Amino acid sequence: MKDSGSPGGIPAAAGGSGLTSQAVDAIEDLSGVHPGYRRAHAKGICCRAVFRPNGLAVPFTTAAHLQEQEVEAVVRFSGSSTDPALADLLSPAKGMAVQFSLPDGSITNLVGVTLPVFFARTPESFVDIVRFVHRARAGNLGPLELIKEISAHFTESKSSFLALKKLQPPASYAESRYYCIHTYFLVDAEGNKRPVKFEWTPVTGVRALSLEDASQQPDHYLEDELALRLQDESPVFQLAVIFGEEDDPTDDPTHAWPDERRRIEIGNLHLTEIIDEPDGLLMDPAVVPAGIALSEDPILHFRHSAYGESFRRRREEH
Ligand code: HEM
Repeated sequence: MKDSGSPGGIPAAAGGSGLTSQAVDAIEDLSGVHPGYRRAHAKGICCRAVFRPNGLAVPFTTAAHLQEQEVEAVVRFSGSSTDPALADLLSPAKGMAVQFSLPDGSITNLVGVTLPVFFARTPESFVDIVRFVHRARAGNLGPLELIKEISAHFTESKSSFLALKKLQPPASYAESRYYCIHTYFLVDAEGNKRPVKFEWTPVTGVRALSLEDASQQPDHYLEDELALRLQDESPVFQLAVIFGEEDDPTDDPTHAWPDERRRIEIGNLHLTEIIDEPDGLLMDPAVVPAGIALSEDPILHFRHSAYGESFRRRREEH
Protein backbone atom coordinates (compact mmCIF):
# COMPACT_ATOMS: atom_id res chain seq x y z
CA MET A 1 0.00 0.00 0.00
CA LYS A 2 1.27 3.48 -0.82
CA ASP A 3 0.47 6.64 1.06
CA SER A 4 -3.25 5.96 1.24
CA GLY A 5 -3.50 7.98 4.41
CA SER A 6 -1.58 11.06 3.29
CA PRO A 7 -3.58 14.24 2.69
CA GLY A 8 -4.79 14.19 -0.91
CA GLY A 9 -2.71 11.03 -1.42
CA ILE A 10 0.43 13.09 -2.08
CA PRO A 11 3.25 10.60 -2.64
CA ALA A 12 6.27 10.92 -0.40
CA ALA A 13 8.43 10.12 -3.43
CA ALA A 14 7.38 13.25 -5.34
CA GLY A 15 10.46 14.71 -6.97
CA GLY A 16 11.20 11.26 -8.26
CA SER A 17 14.07 9.33 -9.76
CA GLY A 18 15.88 10.24 -12.97
CA LEU A 19 13.50 8.11 -15.01
CA THR A 20 10.45 9.78 -13.44
CA SER A 21 11.68 13.24 -14.42
CA GLN A 22 12.60 11.98 -17.89
CA ALA A 23 9.10 10.60 -18.36
CA VAL A 24 7.39 13.82 -17.25
CA ASP A 25 9.84 15.92 -19.33
CA ALA A 26 9.09 13.73 -22.36
CA ILE A 27 5.33 14.25 -21.97
CA GLU A 28 5.85 17.99 -21.51
CA ASP A 29 7.80 18.12 -24.77
CA LEU A 30 4.73 16.93 -26.70
CA SER A 31 2.86 20.23 -26.45
CA GLY A 32 5.01 22.42 -24.19
CA VAL A 33 4.39 23.34 -20.55
CA HIS A 34 0.88 24.50 -19.67
CA PRO A 35 1.42 26.01 -16.22
CA GLY A 36 -0.87 24.71 -13.49
CA TYR A 37 -2.22 21.83 -15.59
CA ARG A 38 -1.70 18.08 -15.31
CA ARG A 39 1.12 16.92 -17.59
CA ALA A 40 -1.24 14.38 -19.20
CA HIS A 41 -5.04 14.39 -19.37
CA ALA A 42 -4.73 18.15 -18.92
CA LYS A 43 -8.34 19.04 -19.80
CA GLY A 44 -10.98 17.71 -17.47
CA ILE A 45 -14.18 18.21 -15.55
CA CYS A 46 -15.06 17.04 -12.02
CA CYS A 47 -18.27 15.69 -10.51
CA ARG A 48 -19.39 14.74 -7.06
CA ALA A 49 -20.62 11.14 -6.83
CA VAL A 50 -21.81 8.41 -4.50
CA PHE A 51 -20.65 4.79 -4.80
CA ARG A 52 -23.10 2.13 -3.64
CA PRO A 53 -21.46 -1.30 -3.35
CA ASN A 54 -23.89 -4.23 -3.59
CA GLY A 55 -22.04 -6.64 -1.28
CA LEU A 56 -21.06 -9.11 -4.03
CA ALA A 57 -17.36 -8.31 -3.55
CA VAL A 58 -17.46 -9.08 0.19
CA PRO A 59 -16.31 -12.75 -0.15
CA PHE A 60 -13.23 -11.57 -2.08
CA THR A 61 -12.04 -8.40 -0.37
CA THR A 62 -12.07 -6.50 2.91
CA ALA A 63 -11.72 -3.14 1.08
CA ALA A 64 -13.96 -0.68 2.94
CA HIS A 65 -15.59 0.86 -0.15
CA LEU A 66 -16.48 -2.57 -1.59
CA GLN A 67 -18.54 -3.81 1.37
CA GLU A 68 -22.15 -2.70 1.78
CA GLN A 69 -21.83 0.87 2.98
CA GLU A 70 -22.09 3.69 0.44
CA VAL A 71 -19.15 6.09 0.17
CA GLU A 72 -18.66 9.51 -1.36
CA ALA A 73 -16.46 9.94 -4.41
CA VAL A 74 -15.04 12.58 -6.73
CA VAL A 75 -14.88 11.77 -10.44
CA ARG A 76 -12.71 13.55 -13.00
CA PHE A 77 -13.39 12.97 -16.70
CA SER A 78 -10.62 14.00 -19.06
CA GLY A 79 -9.22 14.02 -22.57
CA SER A 80 -5.86 12.28 -22.85
CA SER A 81 -3.96 15.14 -24.47
CA THR A 82 -1.17 17.07 -22.77
CA ASP A 83 -2.72 20.27 -24.20
CA PRO A 84 -5.59 21.63 -22.09
CA ALA A 85 -6.94 23.72 -25.00
CA LEU A 86 -7.21 20.88 -27.52
CA ALA A 87 -10.74 20.23 -28.88
CA ASP A 88 -12.42 17.13 -27.44
CA LEU A 89 -12.61 15.50 -30.86
CA LEU A 90 -8.83 15.68 -31.30
CA SER A 91 -7.88 13.63 -28.25
CA PRO A 92 -9.45 10.24 -28.98
CA ALA A 93 -8.91 8.42 -25.65
CA LYS A 94 -10.87 9.67 -22.65
CA GLY A 95 -10.26 9.16 -18.94
CA MET A 96 -12.42 8.61 -15.89
CA ALA A 97 -10.62 8.85 -12.55
CA VAL A 98 -12.51 8.11 -9.36
CA GLN A 99 -11.38 9.01 -5.86
CA PHE A 100 -13.33 7.21 -3.14
CA SER A 101 -13.47 8.66 0.40
CA LEU A 102 -13.19 5.77 2.82
CA PRO A 103 -14.94 5.68 6.21
CA ASP A 104 -11.60 6.05 8.08
CA GLY A 105 -10.82 9.34 6.30
CA SER A 106 -8.30 7.87 3.82
CA ILE A 107 -8.80 7.68 0.05
CA THR A 108 -8.30 5.23 -2.80
CA ASN A 109 -8.35 5.79 -6.56
CA LEU A 110 -9.44 3.87 -9.65
CA VAL A 111 -8.24 5.41 -12.91
CA GLY A 112 -9.67 4.23 -16.22
CA VAL A 113 -9.46 5.08 -19.91
CA THR A 114 -11.55 4.17 -22.96
CA LEU A 115 -8.85 1.76 -24.21
CA PRO A 116 -8.48 -1.76 -22.76
CA VAL A 117 -4.67 -1.87 -22.98
CA PHE A 118 -1.71 0.52 -22.63
CA PHE A 119 0.96 1.18 -25.26
CA ALA A 120 4.04 0.57 -23.09
CA ARG A 121 5.13 -2.48 -21.11
CA THR A 122 7.76 -0.75 -18.95
CA PRO A 123 8.59 2.81 -17.84
CA GLU A 124 11.73 2.72 -20.02
CA SER A 125 9.75 1.90 -23.15
CA PHE A 126 7.14 4.53 -22.19
CA VAL A 127 9.89 7.17 -22.35
CA ASP A 128 11.26 5.76 -25.65
CA ILE A 129 7.80 5.73 -27.25
CA VAL A 130 6.84 9.23 -26.12
CA ARG A 131 10.17 10.59 -27.39
CA PHE A 132 9.68 8.72 -30.66
CA VAL A 133 6.19 10.26 -31.06
CA HIS A 134 7.67 13.70 -30.46
CA ARG A 135 10.36 13.22 -33.12
CA ALA A 136 7.93 11.67 -35.60
CA ARG A 137 5.49 14.55 -35.17
CA ALA A 138 8.26 17.04 -35.78
CA GLY A 139 8.80 15.18 -39.07
CA ASN A 140 5.15 16.00 -39.91
CA LEU A 141 3.75 12.48 -39.91
CA GLY A 142 -0.09 12.32 -39.97
CA PRO A 143 -1.89 10.40 -37.15
CA LEU A 144 -2.31 7.16 -39.14
CA GLU A 145 1.28 7.17 -40.42
CA LEU A 146 2.42 7.85 -36.87
CA ILE A 147 0.51 4.82 -35.54
CA LYS A 148 2.02 2.67 -38.31
CA GLU A 149 5.54 3.86 -37.50
CA ILE A 150 5.17 3.30 -33.76
CA SER A 151 3.67 -0.17 -34.21
CA ALA A 152 6.55 -1.09 -36.52
CA HIS A 153 9.18 0.07 -34.00
CA PHE A 154 7.47 -0.99 -30.77
CA THR A 155 5.61 -4.29 -31.18
CA GLU A 156 4.29 -4.09 -27.60
CA SER A 157 2.16 -1.07 -28.65
CA LYS A 158 0.29 -2.94 -31.39
CA SER A 159 -2.88 -3.90 -29.45
CA SER A 160 -3.20 -0.46 -27.95
CA PHE A 161 -2.88 1.33 -31.29
CA LEU A 162 -5.28 -1.11 -32.96
CA ALA A 163 -7.82 -0.27 -30.24
CA LEU A 164 -7.08 3.44 -30.69
CA LYS A 165 -7.74 3.21 -34.44
CA LYS A 166 -11.13 1.63 -33.75
CA LEU A 167 -12.19 4.24 -31.15
CA GLN A 168 -15.14 6.36 -32.21
CA PRO A 169 -15.84 9.82 -30.75
CA PRO A 170 -17.95 9.38 -27.61
CA ALA A 171 -21.45 10.89 -27.47
CA SER A 172 -20.89 11.64 -23.80
CA TYR A 173 -18.40 11.09 -20.99
CA ALA A 174 -21.37 9.37 -19.31
CA GLU A 175 -21.90 6.96 -22.23
CA SER A 176 -18.38 5.50 -22.48
CA ARG A 177 -16.78 2.39 -21.00
CA TYR A 178 -13.58 2.87 -19.00
CA TYR A 179 -10.93 0.18 -18.39
CA CYS A 180 -8.58 0.43 -15.41
CA ILE A 181 -6.09 -1.76 -17.39
CA HIS A 182 -3.71 -2.90 -14.63
CA THR A 183 -4.13 -6.04 -12.56
CA TYR A 184 -4.82 -5.58 -8.86
CA PHE A 185 -5.33 -8.32 -6.26
CA LEU A 186 -8.46 -8.55 -4.14
CA VAL A 187 -7.50 -9.81 -0.69
CA ASP A 188 -10.14 -11.57 1.42
CA ALA A 189 -10.44 -11.82 5.22
CA GLU A 190 -8.20 -14.96 5.23
CA GLY A 191 -5.52 -13.24 3.19
CA ASN A 192 -6.28 -15.09 -0.08
CA LYS A 193 -5.35 -13.02 -3.12
CA ARG A 194 -7.17 -13.10 -6.46
CA PRO A 195 -6.02 -11.20 -9.57
CA VAL A 196 -8.65 -8.84 -11.00
CA LYS A 197 -9.15 -5.96 -13.38
CA PHE A 198 -11.72 -3.20 -12.85
CA GLU A 199 -14.07 -1.74 -15.47
CA TRP A 200 -16.72 1.02 -15.42
CA THR A 201 -19.75 0.60 -17.73
CA PRO A 202 -22.58 3.14 -18.06
CA VAL A 203 -25.90 1.45 -17.20
CA THR A 204 -27.61 3.18 -20.14
CA GLY A 205 -25.06 1.67 -22.55
CA VAL A 206 -22.17 2.94 -24.66
CA ARG A 207 -22.93 5.44 -27.44
CA ALA A 208 -20.59 6.94 -30.03
CA LEU A 209 -21.02 9.72 -32.60
CA SER A 210 -20.53 9.32 -36.32
CA LEU A 211 -17.48 11.25 -37.55
CA GLU A 212 -19.84 13.57 -39.39
CA ASP A 213 -21.83 14.39 -36.24
CA ALA A 214 -18.67 14.69 -34.17
CA SER A 215 -17.10 17.15 -36.59
CA GLN A 216 -20.05 19.51 -36.02
CA GLN A 217 -19.66 19.55 -32.24
CA PRO A 218 -18.18 22.56 -30.44
CA ASP A 219 -14.60 22.19 -29.14
CA HIS A 220 -15.63 21.37 -25.58
CA TYR A 221 -18.80 19.42 -26.35
CA LEU A 222 -18.15 16.65 -23.83
CA GLU A 223 -17.93 19.03 -20.87
CA ASP A 224 -20.97 21.01 -22.06
CA GLU A 225 -22.96 17.81 -22.54
CA LEU A 226 -22.11 16.45 -19.09
CA ALA A 227 -23.04 19.70 -17.36
CA LEU A 228 -26.41 19.79 -19.18
CA ARG A 229 -27.10 16.11 -18.50
CA LEU A 230 -26.43 16.49 -14.78
CA GLN A 231 -29.10 19.19 -14.53
CA ASP A 232 -31.76 16.55 -15.30
CA GLU A 233 -30.40 13.16 -14.34
CA SER A 234 -27.86 11.30 -12.28
CA PRO A 235 -25.84 9.09 -14.65
CA VAL A 236 -24.86 5.70 -13.21
CA PHE A 237 -21.79 3.55 -13.88
CA GLN A 238 -21.53 -0.10 -12.85
CA LEU A 239 -18.20 -1.23 -11.45
CA ALA A 240 -17.18 -4.72 -12.60
CA VAL A 241 -14.34 -6.93 -11.43
CA ILE A 242 -12.97 -9.43 -13.92
CA PHE A 243 -11.13 -12.42 -12.43
CA GLY A 244 -7.86 -13.55 -14.02
CA GLU A 245 -7.04 -17.24 -14.47
CA GLU A 246 -3.88 -19.31 -14.11
CA ASP A 247 -1.93 -18.11 -17.17
CA ASP A 248 -3.28 -14.59 -17.49
CA PRO A 249 -0.42 -12.10 -17.18
CA THR A 250 -0.72 -9.85 -14.14
CA ASP A 251 2.28 -7.62 -14.87
CA ASP A 252 1.65 -6.58 -18.46
CA PRO A 253 -0.66 -3.62 -19.23
CA THR A 254 -0.23 -4.12 -22.99
CA HIS A 255 -1.94 -7.51 -22.82
CA ALA A 256 -5.73 -8.00 -22.44
CA TRP A 257 -7.21 -11.08 -20.77
CA PRO A 258 -9.60 -13.27 -22.79
CA ASP A 259 -13.17 -11.88 -23.02
CA GLU A 260 -14.80 -14.90 -21.38
CA ARG A 261 -13.23 -14.39 -17.95
CA ARG A 262 -15.61 -14.44 -14.97
CA ARG A 263 -17.02 -11.01 -14.30
CA ILE A 264 -19.18 -9.68 -11.46
CA GLU A 265 -20.81 -6.29 -11.01
CA ILE A 266 -19.98 -5.07 -7.50
CA GLY A 267 -21.67 -1.69 -7.21
CA ASN A 268 -22.99 1.48 -8.83
CA LEU A 269 -21.49 4.94 -9.02
CA HIS A 270 -24.07 7.75 -9.18
CA LEU A 271 -22.83 11.11 -10.49
CA THR A 272 -24.68 13.89 -8.70
CA GLU A 273 -23.32 17.34 -9.66
CA ILE A 274 -20.53 19.16 -11.44
CA ILE A 275 -18.02 20.67 -9.02
CA ASP A 276 -14.86 22.75 -9.23
CA GLU A 277 -11.77 20.59 -8.96
CA PRO A 278 -11.10 19.98 -5.25
CA ASP A 279 -7.82 21.44 -4.06
CA GLY A 280 -4.97 18.93 -4.09
CA LEU A 281 -6.78 16.28 -6.16
CA LEU A 282 -4.28 13.61 -7.19
CA MET A 283 -5.58 10.40 -8.79
CA ASP A 284 -2.66 8.09 -8.06
CA PRO A 285 -3.71 4.57 -9.15
CA ALA A 286 -1.23 3.00 -6.70
CA VAL A 287 -3.10 4.27 -3.63
CA VAL A 288 -5.04 1.22 -2.44
CA PRO A 289 -6.62 0.33 0.91
CA ALA A 290 -6.34 -2.88 2.93
CA GLY A 291 -8.20 -5.56 0.96
CA ILE A 292 -6.62 -4.55 -2.36
CA ALA A 293 -2.97 -5.13 -3.33
CA LEU A 294 -0.96 -3.87 -6.28
CA SER A 295 0.23 -6.35 -8.88
CA GLU A 296 3.87 -6.32 -9.89
CA ASP A 297 3.06 -4.39 -13.11
CA PRO A 298 6.00 -1.94 -13.47
CA ILE A 299 3.82 0.69 -15.18
CA LEU A 300 1.39 0.72 -12.26
CA HIS A 301 4.24 1.28 -9.79
CA PHE A 302 5.88 3.91 -11.98
CA ARG A 303 2.66 5.91 -12.23
CA HIS A 304 2.95 6.54 -8.47
CA SER A 305 6.08 8.63 -8.88
CA ALA A 306 5.18 10.12 -12.31
CA TYR A 307 1.84 11.44 -11.03
CA GLY A 308 3.56 12.78 -7.92
CA GLU A 309 6.10 14.61 -10.09
CA SER A 310 3.40 16.09 -12.34
CA PHE A 311 1.46 17.11 -9.22
CA ARG A 312 4.54 18.79 -7.72
CA ARG A 313 5.22 20.73 -10.93
CA ARG A 314 1.64 21.91 -11.44
CA ARG A 315 1.26 22.93 -7.79
CA GLU A 316 4.44 25.00 -7.87
CA GLU A 317 3.12 26.92 -10.87
CA HIS A 318 -0.06 28.11 -9.15
C1 HEM B 1 4.21 5.03 -17.64
C2 HEM B 1 2.88 5.17 -17.73
C3 HEM B 1 2.15 6.47 -17.49
C4 HEM B 1 2.63 7.71 -17.23
C5 HEM B 1 4.09 8.16 -17.11
C6 HEM B 1 1.48 8.58 -17.06
C7 HEM B 1 1.54 9.93 -16.78
C8 HEM B 1 0.48 10.71 -16.37
C9 HEM B 1 0.59 12.01 -15.75
C10 HEM B 1 1.91 12.74 -15.50
C11 HEM B 1 -0.65 12.43 -15.44
C12 HEM B 1 -1.04 13.72 -14.72
C13 HEM B 1 -1.03 13.45 -13.20
C14 HEM B 1 -1.38 14.64 -12.36
O1 HEM B 1 -0.80 15.71 -12.52
O2 HEM B 1 -2.24 14.49 -11.46
C15 HEM B 1 -1.57 11.41 -15.88
C16 HEM B 1 -2.93 11.46 -15.76
C17 HEM B 1 -3.78 10.46 -16.16
N1 HEM B 1 -3.44 9.22 -16.69
FE1 HEM B 1 -1.59 8.55 -16.94
N2 HEM B 1 0.33 7.85 -17.21
C18 HEM B 1 0.70 6.55 -17.48
C19 HEM B 1 -0.15 5.48 -17.67
C20 HEM B 1 -1.51 5.56 -17.69
C21 HEM B 1 -2.39 4.44 -17.88
C22 HEM B 1 -1.95 2.98 -18.07
C23 HEM B 1 -3.66 4.92 -17.83
C24 HEM B 1 -4.90 4.11 -17.99
C25 HEM B 1 -5.62 3.63 -17.03
C26 HEM B 1 -3.59 6.36 -17.58
C27 HEM B 1 -4.67 7.23 -17.44
C28 HEM B 1 -4.58 8.52 -16.95
C29 HEM B 1 -5.74 9.34 -16.60
C30 HEM B 1 -7.22 8.96 -16.74
C31 HEM B 1 -5.23 10.54 -16.08
C32 HEM B 1 -6.04 11.71 -15.53
C33 HEM B 1 -6.18 11.55 -14.02
C34 HEM B 1 -6.98 12.68 -13.40
O3 HEM B 1 -8.08 12.96 -13.91
O4 HEM B 1 -6.52 13.25 -12.41
N3 HEM B 1 -2.27 6.70 -17.50
N4 HEM B 1 -0.86 10.36 -16.45
